[in-house]
Amino acid sequence: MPSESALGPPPSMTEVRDELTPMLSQYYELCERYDDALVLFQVGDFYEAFCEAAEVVARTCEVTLTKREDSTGTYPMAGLPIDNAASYLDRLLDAGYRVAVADQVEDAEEASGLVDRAVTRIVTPGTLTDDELLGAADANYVAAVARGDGSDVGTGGAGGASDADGPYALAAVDVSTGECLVTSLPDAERCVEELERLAPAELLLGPGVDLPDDRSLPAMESAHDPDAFGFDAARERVGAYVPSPDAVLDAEVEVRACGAVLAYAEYTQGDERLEYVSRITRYDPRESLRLDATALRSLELFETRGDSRGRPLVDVVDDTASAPGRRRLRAWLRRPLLDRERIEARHGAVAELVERSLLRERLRELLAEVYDVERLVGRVSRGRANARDLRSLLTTLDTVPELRAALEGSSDTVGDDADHVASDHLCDLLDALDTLDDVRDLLRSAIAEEPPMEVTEGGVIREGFDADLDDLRATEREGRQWVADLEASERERTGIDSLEVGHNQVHGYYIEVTNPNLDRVPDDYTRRQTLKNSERFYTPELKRREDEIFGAAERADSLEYDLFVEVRERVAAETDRIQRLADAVADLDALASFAAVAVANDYVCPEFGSHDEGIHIENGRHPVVERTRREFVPNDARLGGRHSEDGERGRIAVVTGPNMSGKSTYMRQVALVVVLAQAGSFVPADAARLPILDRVFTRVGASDDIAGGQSTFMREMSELTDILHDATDESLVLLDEVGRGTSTADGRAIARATTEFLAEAVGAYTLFATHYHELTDLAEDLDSVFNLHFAASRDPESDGESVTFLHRVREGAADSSYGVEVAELAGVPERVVSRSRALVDAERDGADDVNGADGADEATETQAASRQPAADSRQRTLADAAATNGGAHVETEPVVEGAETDDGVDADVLADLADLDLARTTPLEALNALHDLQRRLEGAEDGG
Ligand SMILES: Nc1ncnc2c1ncn2[C@@H]1O[C@H](COP(=O)(O)OP(=O)(O)OP(=O)(O)O)[C@@H](O)[C@H]1O
Repeated sequence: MPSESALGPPPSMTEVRDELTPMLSQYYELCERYDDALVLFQVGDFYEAFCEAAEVVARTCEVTLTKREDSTGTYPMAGLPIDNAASYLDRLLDAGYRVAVADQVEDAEEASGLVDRAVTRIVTPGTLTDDELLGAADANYVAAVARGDGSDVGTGGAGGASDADGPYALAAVDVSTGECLVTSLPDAERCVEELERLAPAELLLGPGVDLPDDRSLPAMESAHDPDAFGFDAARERVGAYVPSPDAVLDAEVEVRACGAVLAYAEYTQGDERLEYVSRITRYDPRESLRLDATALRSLELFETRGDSRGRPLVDVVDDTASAPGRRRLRAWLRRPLLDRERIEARHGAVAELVERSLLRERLRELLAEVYDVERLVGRVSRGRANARDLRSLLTTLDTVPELRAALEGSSDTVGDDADHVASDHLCDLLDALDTLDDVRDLLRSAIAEEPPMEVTEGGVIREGFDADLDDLRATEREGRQWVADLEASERERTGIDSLEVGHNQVHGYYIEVTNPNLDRVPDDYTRRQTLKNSERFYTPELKRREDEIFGAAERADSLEYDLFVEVRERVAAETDRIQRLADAVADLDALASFAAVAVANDYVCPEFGSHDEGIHIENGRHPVVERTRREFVPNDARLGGRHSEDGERGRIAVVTGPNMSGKSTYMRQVALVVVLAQAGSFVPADAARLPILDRVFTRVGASDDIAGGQSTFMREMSELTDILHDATDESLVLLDEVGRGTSTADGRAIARATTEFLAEAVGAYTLFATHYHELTDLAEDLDSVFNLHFAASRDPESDGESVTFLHRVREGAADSSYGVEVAELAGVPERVVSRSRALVDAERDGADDVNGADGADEATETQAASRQPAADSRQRTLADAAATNGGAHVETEPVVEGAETDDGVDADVLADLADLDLARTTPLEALNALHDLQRRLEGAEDGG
């Protein structure tokens, strides 16, 4: 947590405010003005902080705490060398601070009295522009959320206005690239979900915005002038970026969010207007597959969960060659598409690149030469690019004609494979590859080939670009040559063989004569400096030449700087075109990467079908696990649709099997195939035919959960609530061990009720991994439910008592939990293992007795469970199941099976249970109702 006392004016200075020295008074003022940031104050080559802020800086950056004394007292002080400020800034940001950088804005030598200082930028996590501070792989956003007042209706702009689009709007800017995104969201929950997906580094909340507390946003929350969210101010600001805000943005609330985020970005950059934010893109989250934070996390798309040693999906499927490509691929994975045409356009391009390996490799070779052009152009237009940046831009632009040639088939580097690309998407990208000849010519003729970092010290402009500059440099060169020749000519003229011509910073050029030769010094020599063994002189001509050389050099340096700035501005004027080019390059790189990964890992192009056909994956693999296991067992997945072998297929699979048998891996691989397919990638399978899904939900059981804070069970239930509310018959739902966080009886009941609800009220494609074997009975009762299991075989070599996992999914329910064997594998002491085994056997025998002896009344919970018919006999025909089921689910509830007594309480309980409208019952209500029913049954037993 940042320390509040390090922000704002230091109290110890407040007491003596009027007596502070001018410099500290200036510091004090800046602290007052930027009171939400830690002020770093330039003093010469250092950024200094004082008082509490100094203590924070010393501690956080591990620099020495010193003191500054003046007439008013002694103040702690800590300084950071400006030359490598970036790494220190990084630490301060990590510690949760914003940093206001106060630079000297006046040349110290020219200043009369106190050097003027001003805050030139505010470094915050969401508004970074320094390459050193930015990860290349991800966009870095600051986001603002505004809330509508209910009167927000579309202004008739893009995207079709509607009331349903309010009342939240979210706007985000990546200050390093100029990307600006805006969208509307119907409520706070959706807003959080979108924020989780966007993962901004910093967040501004507008007036009245109240987001749920349980959000898992790592973003720093910053406060900014609430007036920036006002409509008129916002509209004016947005108007400075796009000609007609109403044509781009759809509602007042969007304008307000966008205005506010731009205002904050401007504030942090110390700029009037961010020239390179040249486009504002409005998007609709409904156009992409919804993946909330829970899904992103549990599918490990971008990060592995805390407990996992594996790699995230993105690691495996990202083989991009350039930074823009890397960010693009991530954005695609974050937002898989819903529009079949767009998805298939990507697949078409990937397919062509998979097919044409020479073309693919040539493209990737060229893309590897591309610099981070999005950020480069950002720096160019912020006026922060140096000559090396412009050279990098040129190198990047120089690849474009070659990329074009490769795609057009006119390049001989692709050998026999020289055809014009055929897929529509690649053709479109080819059209978008603007060679920017004007910009390239300018850069090539203007910028030196190996320019220095500094742009003020000359050497950045190429010879031949500017005649005046060339004249000045020629004068300088001639002068230097004259000096270089001087030694020889003076030796000859004076006859002093040891005479030397040299130069130093203080005295300039000199002729040095050793003491024994002083009598031979000519009259036109004037003494400049006396050393121990020699004297230094100059002549009028040397002096004149020196002035000429340094005058020319100085004028050339400053002319070079002016020319450089002019070139940079001319390039900046083409920002929009360069950004469009960058966009096309990023797409091309992401597509080529998908193709390379598909080839390397044997992925196939998925096909899309209708929901009537269901999901069908043949020999699917988990893209990450398959890379870490020597042998990965592929598995089919079929949910919904009609199939030749088994007719109508249910959409809900109850997946059982021992621990470690591969259930979670299997379920996730289905989801990952869906995500990859809709992102435009090929998929790890032999074949896949998929419907287009609207959302992937995941609910991973308590034991696998790393989220802290709330009670894990409570959290599990609230996530379940989200799923049951929001899933549709076009969603994929993964449930892993749902209900584990509470008592077995409750958990089982919830698991069952949930499955029934998904089957009857939702119709979502569902994979439900569970250890509750009772759940497999549902396949009998509901025709949309079927069982899958993962088998393990006992290893004959170890007396049949240890277990081998086959990782192979099979139809039907598992017949044993193999828990004891897994315990043994895990190294549980032999005594405990054998005792467990004995207990299991005893229970099984007991259960058999019970079954045989019709002793239903005494059945314990375990026995009741074992009483279920064996897995195989449970596989009834779908017609059977449908007949039994009759469309009503409650009557078949196995919890009460076998309890058909005349007992009045049981009958009441049954009746109440039958009345329960599951379609309108939340899991928690169901839990309470079940608890209540159970108590009533127990009460009756106790009483009887
Ligand atoms: N198809 C497969 N081929 C090869 N190895 C696999 C396969 N599926 C899973 N594995 C490996 O088996 C181990 C267990 O897998 P997983 O976590 O999916 O099991 P699980 O049944 O979900 O276990 P639990 O019930 O304990 O959560 C993992 O280490 C995984 O790498």
